[in-house]
Parts: sequence; C-alpha cells; structure tokens
Amino acid sequence: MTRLPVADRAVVRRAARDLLARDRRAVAIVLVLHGAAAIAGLAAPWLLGRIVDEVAAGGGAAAVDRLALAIGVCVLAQGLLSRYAQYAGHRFGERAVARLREDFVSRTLDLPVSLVERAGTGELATRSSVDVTTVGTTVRDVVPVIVIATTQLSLLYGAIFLLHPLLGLVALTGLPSIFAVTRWYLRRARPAYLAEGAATAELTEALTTTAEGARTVEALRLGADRIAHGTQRIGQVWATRRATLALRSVFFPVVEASYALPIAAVLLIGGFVMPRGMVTLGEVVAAALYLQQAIDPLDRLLQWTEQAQRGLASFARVLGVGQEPDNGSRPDTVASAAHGIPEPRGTVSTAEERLVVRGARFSYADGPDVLHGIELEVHPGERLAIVGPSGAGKSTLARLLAGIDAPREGVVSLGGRPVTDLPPAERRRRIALVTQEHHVFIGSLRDNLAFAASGASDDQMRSALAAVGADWYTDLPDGLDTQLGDGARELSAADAQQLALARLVLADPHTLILDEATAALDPTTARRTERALAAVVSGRTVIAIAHRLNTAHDADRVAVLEDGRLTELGSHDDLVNADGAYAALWRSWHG
Ligand SMILES: Nc1ncnc2c1ncn2[C@@H]1O[C@H](COP(=O)(O)OP(=O)(O)OP(=O)(O)O)[C@@H](O)[C@H]1O
Repeated sequence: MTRLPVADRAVVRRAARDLLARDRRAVAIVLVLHGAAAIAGLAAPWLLGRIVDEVAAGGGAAAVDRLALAIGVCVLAQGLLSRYAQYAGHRFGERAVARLREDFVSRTLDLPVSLVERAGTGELATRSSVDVTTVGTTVRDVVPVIVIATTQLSLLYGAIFLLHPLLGLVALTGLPSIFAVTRWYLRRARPAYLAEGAATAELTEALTTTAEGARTVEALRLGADRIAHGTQRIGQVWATRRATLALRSVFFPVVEASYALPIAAVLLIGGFVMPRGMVTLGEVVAAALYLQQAIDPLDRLLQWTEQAQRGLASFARVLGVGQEPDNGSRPDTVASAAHGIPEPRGTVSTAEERLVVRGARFSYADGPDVLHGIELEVHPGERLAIVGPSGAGKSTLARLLAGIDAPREGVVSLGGRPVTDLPPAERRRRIALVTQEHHVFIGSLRDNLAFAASGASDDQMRSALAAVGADWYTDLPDGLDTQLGDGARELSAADAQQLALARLVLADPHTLILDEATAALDPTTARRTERALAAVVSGRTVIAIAHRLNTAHDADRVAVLEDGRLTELGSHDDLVNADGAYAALWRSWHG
C-alpha cells in the first residue's frame, strides 16, 4: 500500500511560520498581553519578600498593609491581563485552525485519484480526522500555553538573578537534567508518534474495509481471516503505543525530580552557606517563591511539549497530503464527477486536442504487464469505441488516456504533452473520465450539479439534466432544491448515473472517456441516455468503452483490445467485413 507523503521538518517550520505571519497583529497582541501578565505576576513574591524584611527589621503594621494592598492590586492586574491574553489567543487559534482545515480540504480535493486509491481511505480518513483535530488542539491550546509558560519562565529566572546573581545560578541547577531528558525524549518522540499514527491509520483501514465488505466477508466466510488481519493491526497499534508510553515513563519522573532540586538548593545555600549581609532573608524567600512559581509553567511547558510533538507529527502528516508522493506515482485527474468550470468552446485548437498513445505498457504495482505496447491516435472530434473481452485491459487503457495512471513505458500525450504532466485543473477541463462509480453527495440537486461548474445557472443545470434524459428531475418536489443523499431522497443507480452525466455536460470537457458509463442503466434507459449523450457530445472527442456493441456500431472507429494488445482498429463496417475478432463479437452479440 502506498503511504501518503509526510512533510519534513523544514516544510512544517515554514508552514508554522506562515500560520503566525498570516495573523501577525493578533500574535503581537497575545504576546504583549501575556508578557504584561507575567510581569504583574512577578511582583507578588518580591513584595512578600519585602514584607519578610519589614517584619525582620521591626516594621509596623501600616507598612505591611501597604505592601499587602500592592500584592492584591498586582494579582488583580495579572488576572485581568491573563484573561484578555487567553481570549485573544483562542481567537487567533480558532482562525488558524479554520485556515488549516480549509487548506487541508482544498489539498485533499486536488489529490490524484490513483494516489488515494493506492493509499486507501483509512489513511486519508485518519489524516482528515485524528490528525487535523490534533493539529487544531495544538494550535488552539498548546501554542498559547507554550508562549505564556516561556514568557513567565524567562521573567521568573530573570527576577531571581536580579535578587542575587548567585541565587540565580543556584536556581538553574535543575535545568540541565530537564534539558538533557527533553532532548533525549524529543529525538525519539517524532518517529515514535509517526509510527503510532501510521499504525492507527492501518487499523482504521482494516476495520473500514471489513465493515464495508461485510456481505462479501460473510458470503465467502472470510470472518476468521479478517479477524486475524484486524488483530495483527491492533497488535501494531499496541506496540507503537507501548513505545511512546515507554518514552513518557522515563521523561516525566526525571523532570519531577529536577523541580525539587533547585528549591532545596536555594534555601540551603541562601540560608546557610551565603554569609549574612550578602543576601537578606526576604530575598531568599522571594527566590524560593519564584522557583515554586516556576514549577507550574515548567510543568505545563513540558507536558505540552509532548502534545506539541504529537501536534508536529500530525502537522507533518496533514501537510504531507498534497505533496508529491515519493514513490513515483504521478498526479492525475478526477474521475466521474468532473469538476471544472466550463471553458468557452473553440479556445483549444484541434492539434491541442489530439490524444496519442505511443508504445504504452502498463502493470499494476509489481504485477505483469496488462497493456503491451499500445499504439493509438484519437482524432479530435471522433467517436472511438473500445471493445474486447473482460480483463482485456479496456478500463486500464481508459485510466491511461485520462491521465490517472502513467504508462510504465511509452507515452500518452494530449496536444504533444504527456497527459500526466498537465496541471490537474487543466486536465480536468480537457479530459473527463466517466466510470460506473458515481457519488451522490448529501445536499441539494443544485449542489450536486455545481461540483461540475460552480458558475452554472439554474437554466443551464436544467438543460444539462434534460440533455441526459433525466426525466425524474421534473417529478422532484422542490426542483433543484430537492435534498439528495443519505436520509433524504435516494437516487436509483440509473438516476445517479444520469446525474453524473449531467455534471459532465456542465463541466464541458473537450474529450470524454466513458468507461461503461451507461452499464448500470436498463437497456431502454441506457439507449435513451446514450442517444441524449450523443447529441450533447457532438464536436467533442468521445472514447467509449463499450459492453453493448450498438455503441461500437454508432462510433466512427472501433478499437479491439485482446489480452492487453490492440488487435483491430477501423470502422464498424470495415471490421465486420474483415471478419476478425470484432466480426465474431458482433455476430455473437447480434444473436
Ligand atoms: N487495480 C488493479 N490491480 C491489479 N490488477 C488489476 C487492477 N485492475 C485491473 N487489473 C488487471 O488488469 C487486467 C485488465 O483489467 P481491466 O479492468 O483493464 O480490463 P477490462 O477489459 O476493462 O475488463 P472488464 O470488461 O471486465 O472491466 C486484468 O487482468 C485485471 O485483473
């Protein structure tokens, strides 16, 4: 199974910087507010130290009251500033997460179909649910915590140094062990969490495949097999989770011990070792309080470092969607639901529409070749039917012609350029592959048609439906506003296929590849749809994979494919007269 790419650190860093840069003002406000709140927070321990010194020096209650009042004001100011800082931080976080989701959706929609097929739906489902949510939590909750904690820590340690540089140095004693264990942890965490994410995706894939194919599993008694398959995936998830848990079980205990060490050291050295006069009791108390205060941000910082690691691993997986896969699979076009805005006809010259196949060989994965050196030239505007026995390679050739797969050897070119080199949007505008697979999206009939041409008017949509003979449309209670899909009006397979064809009329590509597009329709509806389609497709290049030989009869030329080889090519009459494979097929089909 092909894995979707995972972005490297440089890409993740750039994307994180972009995320911050796109909302610079909000980021600056959040930083300033958190900084101010942290400074207000420093005042309390210092003022407490002053109270200790006042009392030690025999100061009166009035002085203590004044200092206590000042502490109250500072605590209030810190509370208010923190509240607004968090509010601003969450607003920024929500905006950033919304942008991330939008970017993710548009990258996902641009993914090559062949890549999604090879990667499996579980991989994409995990990235779009688990990973996007993890990144969202990280941006919304983790980044503000890290910003606040870092600011507080810098100011707290700075304040201890201001009290006395020696106390400052003593306060730093816990940091080397925290730093060392964090480095140790971070080095191992990324691959460990990536492995955990990949194992979870494989488990999701295994479970969804089993659930989707439940009937087949039951019919072929594959239950035990599927259970073994699922259990193996669960084992992988268990092993990868154990590995991340092992990392955490070293990391957190070392950190806890490192918190206590500097507080004890400051009290011991400040209270017993440093000579009197060098430091006051109040300063030692203030330093210990600062260190005590530092535990909370340190703890949050380290706890969230773990979450940040998960977030970065998920971010890399989210950003990887849309990157060029590293296994040589090429970008391709979207199949039946041809997206794209109609382009004015006639803007592409006929030479640019010439579809040429030269010496094309193709194999699925590492299997044997299923196409052997296909040579074919499709003339602009012609209707070509491809016929042949089951398994001859017709659908495979259609995928090559549409640019979904690239030939292993040879070339498939449109207007002289390899089809797979065309930018996806351009390819969709020029070539559309319509298969038997079609999807009715949950939404109105209008929404379902607008996928093909977002700018199409209601009239254009109605005429597209009429053109493909979708008479059922006139019976819908709310016309184009009728809700379709699960829980609303369900379309029959034939109606759904007509909807797909109507999308195609709206998408208006120059070249249509119909891979048994009308196979799901009953013979009468199919004949009617084919006729309607024939009227609509005039002036376009149409390549039809034909099960029913009347499609071949109506075509300009017929290509016969047998065992992955093009054995005959010519008009219906010529091939019947030649009395070869096509003539035999025609005779047997005609009865
Ligand atoms: N995804 C795939 N992975 C591996 N082999 C495949 C795949 N799809 C098709 N094949 C194999 O490639 C060969 C050609 O299949 P293809 O579907 O192109 O034939 P076809 O002429 O369209 O058949 P049919 O009329 O039954 O649809 C067959 O041997 C088939 O088993």
